[in-house]
Amino acid sequence: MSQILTITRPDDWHLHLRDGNVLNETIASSARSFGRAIIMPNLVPPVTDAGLASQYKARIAEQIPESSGFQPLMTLYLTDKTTRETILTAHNRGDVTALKLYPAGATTNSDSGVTDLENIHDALEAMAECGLPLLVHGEVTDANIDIFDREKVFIDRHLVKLVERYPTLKIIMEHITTADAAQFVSEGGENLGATITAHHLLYNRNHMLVGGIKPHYYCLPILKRNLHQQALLDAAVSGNRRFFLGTDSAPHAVGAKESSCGCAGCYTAPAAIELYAEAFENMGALDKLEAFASFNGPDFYGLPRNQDTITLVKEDWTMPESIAFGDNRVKPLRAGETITWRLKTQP
Ligand SMILES: NC(=O)N[C@@H](CC(=O)O)C(=O)O
Ligand SMILES: [Zn+2]
Ligand SMILES: [Zn+2]
Repeated sequence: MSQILTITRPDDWHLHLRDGNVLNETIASSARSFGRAIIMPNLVPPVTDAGLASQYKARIAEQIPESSGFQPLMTLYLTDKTTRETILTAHNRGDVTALKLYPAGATTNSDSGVTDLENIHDALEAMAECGLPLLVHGEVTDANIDIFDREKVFIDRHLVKLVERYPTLKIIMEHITTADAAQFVSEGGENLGATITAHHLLYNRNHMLVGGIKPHYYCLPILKRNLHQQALLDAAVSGNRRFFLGTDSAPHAVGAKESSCGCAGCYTAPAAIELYAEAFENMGALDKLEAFASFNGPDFYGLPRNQDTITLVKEDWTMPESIAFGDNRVKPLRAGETITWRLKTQP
């Protein structure tokens, strides 16, 4: 008899669905297992106000498989020009769940991001007032700061002050990658949370760089050394309710990754919950997966937990080498390799 694991349906608190003719693929992959997902706004041009968010939501809704109850939770992209009114309108229209801070230049499609946190002071105050959380890509962009140190320097220079200055603002440090971030969040107050990706739990920079450079492991924040990976695993299984699942599944067409200037982002949605199960199993902590994947996120956001369940079976299958992606192909993480848990599809 294979091992079976049934948990409350999980949610994905950090997801890139992209737009246009790839939505059918990205949405189907996530809707297999997740009930809700926080939809990242880094489109070109970015989703900067409630009107753009509801148009994007409608394009997503068209592609949600009929049998699925998948709910996209929309976010807005903060810029230097985001006003208090932008926030209040978003709150009043009710279609926006959170706002995303990309330091300008930090990652994929972040050129319109924030150049100085002072520029969004009014927006942050308005968010604190109306209870809209701030999601942070926490990396500095200074050319003289080493790419492996950018998360820690962001915490020291900016996050410490943000948390102090806006004590009632809910802040989620997205896709944490360092022991420093895990420690900062675990020592923080009830309004500070963090998402952790499956790939940062399963991999470190050796996987990306030893024996040849492997572009499909390249994401931002970049994979760190193994002691950081271990700290993330410890945080994920710690039982601390402010750590929760966010895949940061971020597909790019295969040619855009296998290039002399390859894009950052790993496409993990085709096996996301299965990969988290592997990571938790490696830690001997499968009993901690449900809280991390299905309880901590909605509890932090003040949303109800999902009512239904999913079932995972301990059974090998092989991830396809590539998947249709609009007019292109996308290589998922683990392409052509074995995945050791399988999602049981509902009868
Ligand atoms: N994580 C990534 O490496 N890439 C993301 C952007 C992001 O989440 O920083 C993307 O949109 O491709
Ligand atoms: Zn990011
Ligand atoms: Zn992301």
